[in-house]
Amino acid sequence: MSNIQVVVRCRGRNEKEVAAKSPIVIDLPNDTFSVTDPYISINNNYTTTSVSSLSSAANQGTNQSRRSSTNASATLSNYKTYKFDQVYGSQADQHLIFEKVALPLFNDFLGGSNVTILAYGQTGTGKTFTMCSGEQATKEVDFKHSESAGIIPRVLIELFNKLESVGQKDDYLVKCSFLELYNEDLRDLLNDDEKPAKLRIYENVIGAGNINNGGNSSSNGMPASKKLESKQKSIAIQNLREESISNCQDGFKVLQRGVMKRKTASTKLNDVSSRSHTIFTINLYRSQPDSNGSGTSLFKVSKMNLVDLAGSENINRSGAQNQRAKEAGSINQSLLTLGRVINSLSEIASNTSNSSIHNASHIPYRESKLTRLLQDSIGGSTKTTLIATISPAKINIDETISTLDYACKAKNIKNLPQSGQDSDLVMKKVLVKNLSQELVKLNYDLIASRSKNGVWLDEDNFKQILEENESLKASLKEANLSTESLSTKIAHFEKFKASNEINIKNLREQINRSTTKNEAISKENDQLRIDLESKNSEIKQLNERLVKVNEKFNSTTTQLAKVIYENLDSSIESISNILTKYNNSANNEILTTFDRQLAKNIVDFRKSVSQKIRDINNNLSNSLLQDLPEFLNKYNENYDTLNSLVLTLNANLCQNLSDLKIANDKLSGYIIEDHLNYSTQELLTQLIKTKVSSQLSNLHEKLNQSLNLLIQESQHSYKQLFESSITQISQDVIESERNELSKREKNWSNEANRVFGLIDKDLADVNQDELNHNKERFAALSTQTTESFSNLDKETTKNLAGLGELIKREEDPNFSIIRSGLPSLDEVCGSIKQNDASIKNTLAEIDKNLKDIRRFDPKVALKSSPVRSGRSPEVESRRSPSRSPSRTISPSRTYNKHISPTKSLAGVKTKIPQLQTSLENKENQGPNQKRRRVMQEVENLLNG
Ligand SMILES: Nc1ncnc2c1ncn2[C@@H]1O[C@H](COP(=O)(O)OP(=O)(O)OP(=O)(O)O)[C@@H](O)[C@H]1O
Repeated sequence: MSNIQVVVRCRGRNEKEVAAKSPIVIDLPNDTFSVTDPYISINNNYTTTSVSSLSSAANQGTNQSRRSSTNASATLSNYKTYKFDQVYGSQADQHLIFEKVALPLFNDFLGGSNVTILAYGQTGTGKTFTMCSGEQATKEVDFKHSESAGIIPRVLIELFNKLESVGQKDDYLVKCSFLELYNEDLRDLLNDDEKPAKLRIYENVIGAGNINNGGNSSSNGMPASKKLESKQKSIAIQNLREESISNCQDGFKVLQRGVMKRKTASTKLNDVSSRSHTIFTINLYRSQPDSNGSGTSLFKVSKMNLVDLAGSENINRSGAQNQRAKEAGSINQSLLTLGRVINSLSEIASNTSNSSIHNASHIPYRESKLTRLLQDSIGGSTKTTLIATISPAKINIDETISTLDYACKAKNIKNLPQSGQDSDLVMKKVLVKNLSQELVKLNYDLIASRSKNGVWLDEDNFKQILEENESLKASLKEANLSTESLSTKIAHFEKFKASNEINIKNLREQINRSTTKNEAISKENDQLRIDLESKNSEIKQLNERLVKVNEKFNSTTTQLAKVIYENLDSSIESISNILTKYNNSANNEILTTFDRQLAKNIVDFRKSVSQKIRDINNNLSNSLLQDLPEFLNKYNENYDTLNSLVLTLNANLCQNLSDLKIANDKLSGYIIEDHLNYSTQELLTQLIKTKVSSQLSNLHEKLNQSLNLLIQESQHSYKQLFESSITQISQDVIESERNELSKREKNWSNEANRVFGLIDKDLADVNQDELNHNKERFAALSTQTTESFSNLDKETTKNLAGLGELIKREEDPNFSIIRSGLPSLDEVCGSIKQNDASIKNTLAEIDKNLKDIRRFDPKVALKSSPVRSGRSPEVESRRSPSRSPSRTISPSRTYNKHISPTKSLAGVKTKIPQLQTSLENKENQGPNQKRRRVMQEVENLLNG
């Protein structure tokens, strides 16, 4: 029976602790190694809590550790001192640890004992450094030549050195297993299967003669063959893989594989913190000499458990959260259980100092997998050494004290390790069988491949390879399809690229062309801008010229209107003059002449009558018949004069029209030649031309309208004035003349009746033939007069025809162009109408005179003869028309001399009324009536 060896290793301060300027609170007798004085003192003044949570948990129900601490404490009250088996300081290297701590156990291990080395301590204090290596596990480490190589690699090196140094005298077998306990789950760190078989802890009865149960379980158990009677149980792990190693390098590879699979994480206190508990186990099978001569080869089985516990940590200090906190909780939980186990074992050891076998039922091994795994190592049958790693820094003092408390308690635990002679023995055939199974499994392919020239595989592997091959074929097919698809796409993209390149080329050419065009357009724009500016200036000049033209046009229009007004005035004045002349000169002259002639005739007639009275027959007839043709000639002359006046009037009208036409032509010429010639720039300023034209047209139209309106109004007013004045004058004159003539006619009629009565009475013998002759002459005179009227009618008809033609031309749209600026038809018609009215008046006068002439009855005249009345000449002279100028037409101044007055007068008396009636009828039905009708129609047209 032996106590667990407890060794403390205190590292130096790390960079964080130095940076934190945390002082060293650990006092060691030697910074390297101390065996004679294995004490550790801690300055209690630095402690924040008297006992850490872990240590308090571990100390539940016992004061042993406290007592032991007390026993180990130094004299200084402020210092807490611990005594251990060995104490290593910061200067203790890996080799020293191996030599002083591991090598003794290793030797036991070689001797066939089961040994355990446990590393326990706060996180970041060097457990993994001590057990495995200071090198990073991510790279392949040459442990053989590494100073930082820990206990495990050094054990492996030493193991094979020893085994190989023994030579071939002993047969041996070395197997390794590597497992981890993470969050209460066991993981085989050497099993690379995706779904490895679940590891299961079970108790193996030591001495049953089984080792590894076919290789699938590892036994920490006690010797089976020799001490079956002891019935001790060992802990075995089902399905844990063990790998045989034949040299240390193989062992390094196994170690490296496991370390790389181990759960690590970066924490506040350690960059690569182990988050799981690991157990690296080396199983050594060494052949034993056949001492009893049975011929049965036996192999001694020893086991070396190298345990790297996860670091205890204060979660509050480590700042672990989430997964890290869960890990820490699990770690702490398992360590708490381990502490209770240690306490229990420590108390049992204190109470039963000589007890050789613990009552396992009182030890809480089953409370965690960790304690179950370590059941053989702590309080079991193995030689165990606990290496407690601590930090010297003040900031970790609580955890350090806790660790040391544990270590002290563990130091009290007593194990009952078997000696080398008590180790398990395994028959060689069993071992070989197990090894053969493993070899068969591992070398199937090799055996198959070497048995033929070609490649030879076992069926499972072949099937697997076939499946892989099929999978690869399918993948290849898919890849080919994908390649084809990609090739098609590439070809498509190549085409697309080619077309795109063509398009790009075309687009570039278009861009170039567009650029060239743009440049040209820019140049054109610049030029156009310059042209526009010049055109604007030209437009400005044109506008100025247009303004001037407009001013000139306005002035010209004003002048034109003035000319037109002047012409109109002159025309009206001319017409008025003509009419005045006609009225005053022609008509009055005619009338005056007529009156004078009439008066003369009357005087002559009176003389003649006197003469006739005196000469009864000769003078009256001659006077009457000789003077009538002369009167008619006069009438004809007057008519001719009147006709010539009408022609003159027409000529004047034509002249006026011509003048107006010339004025219009001048205006048109001015517009076309002068005004429109300014529009030579119209190709460039079509809009201006249109505007000017439209404005000119509108202006022209407005001017025409205003002129027409003015002329119409003037015409209308003049017409009304003229008509009213003429009508009034004519009516007045006619009325006065009619009244006068009526009076004279009455007188003359009375006188004539009296003369004719005297003639009838006195000249009964007037020759009838002469009278007839006079009658014929008078008829001829009437016929001639009728012809004259007919000619006048024709002339009037001709004029009316011209007027109709004028009306037609008026209606002709082409004439409207010429008419613009000319006197309107109303004006012309008004003039004609005025002329016609004057003619009408003149004709009326003539008609009236003719009526008077026609009414002349020589018989009546003769009846009123003073000779027959017997009245004195003075009385007759008072009653005679000669008292005042009479316009009564004298039928004749003398009678034809060869006609007998008596005879002639008798015929005249009977025939003249008939002739008079006939003339009146002719007058009513003749050209005058037609003329009046036509004039009436013309007037209707003008008014309509
Ligand atoms: N004695 C020592 N000498 C030199 N360096 C050391 C020593 N002990 C530990 N270290 C260094 O301290 C760091 C932490 O050590 P390590 O990882 O072994 O601690 P740990 O106790 O295993 O921590 P955890 O429990 O978190 O895994 C490592 O970088 C290691 O190299």
